Amino acid sequence: MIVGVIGAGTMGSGIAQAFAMTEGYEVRLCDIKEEFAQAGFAKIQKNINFLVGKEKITKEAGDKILSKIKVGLSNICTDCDLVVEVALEKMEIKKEIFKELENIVPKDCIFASNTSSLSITRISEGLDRPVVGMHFFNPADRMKLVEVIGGKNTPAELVKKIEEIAVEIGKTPVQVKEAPGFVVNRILIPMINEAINVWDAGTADAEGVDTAMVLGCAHPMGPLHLADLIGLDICLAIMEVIHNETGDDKYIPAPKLKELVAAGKLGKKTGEGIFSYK
Ligand SMILES: NC(=O)c1ccc[n+]([C@@H]2O[C@H](COP(=O)([O-])OP(=O)(O)OC[C@H]3O[C@@H](n4cnc5c(N)ncnc54)[C@H](O)[C@@H]3O)[C@@H](O)[C@H]2O)c1
Repeated sequence: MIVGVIGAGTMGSGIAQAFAMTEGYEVRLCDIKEEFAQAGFAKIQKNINFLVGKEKITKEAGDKILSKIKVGLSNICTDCDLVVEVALEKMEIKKEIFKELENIVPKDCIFASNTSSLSITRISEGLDRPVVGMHFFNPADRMKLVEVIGGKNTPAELVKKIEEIAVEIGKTPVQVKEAPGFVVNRILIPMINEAINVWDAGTADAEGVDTAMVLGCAHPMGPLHLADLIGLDICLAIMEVIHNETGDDKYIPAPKLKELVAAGKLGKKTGEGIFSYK
């Protein structure tokens, strides 16, 4: 199966790696600029070198995985059986990407979106085929969960097909109904938002908030470090979707989260967020 991954950022590179590491899968890793797609590929190279260094895989196996990934713009997706859209969490961008792909990919190519919170039904409006949600978790090459979401027009067979593909690439699918934030982000992102409010109120410093949640709730990582790992822009976008869709003010994004995003401090990917990575 040939899989087009559209967007080679934090998630796109991990998703591309997960597919390329599976026998029988090839990947077309795409972005809006060739150099962005190359940067995504460089991240995969680094991960593969790490696995080779740790003797988890042989050098030959590593080279084979990398050779299965072709890098470029979305016009290299002409032979794809499946495309997974992994661009920004903005409805218009996702719709535009699929509209453009209609004229590039084969007629029977499956459209899947890695959206964290947006309506699959609305993404598919105006397209010549249904869309299915295939929601991976960060880091996508290692995290086992894939939420599989059907929109109003997504055939049950398509949901089933994506579940099968998820299993093939070593993931555990969970079928989820269309709802703002689905399951994980509806619970996780408001918790992260509240952790930011608690930190901003000075109840504890950032390390204190995280240590409290790691030791007090047995979370593997504190919510503030997790926010930086996810990307603060992504956390904000998800919070806004949940707030807009539910109309419930308990989901108002934390002012401090908005302030950090406006300052371009997006977390680990920009070298600075709640914590500094420089
Ligand atoms: N970060 C997470 O933990 C996480 C987890 C699950 C799902 N998601 C979702 O995955 C998607 C991507 O998130 P991310 O964290 O990888 O973001 P990111 O900012 O790291 O990467 C997004 C990439 O998409 C590219 N892009 C933007 N417009 C494009 C277009 N028109 N065509 C092709 N590429 C385009 C950007 O250049 C960038 O490289 C979002 O919808 C997000 O909600 C994120």
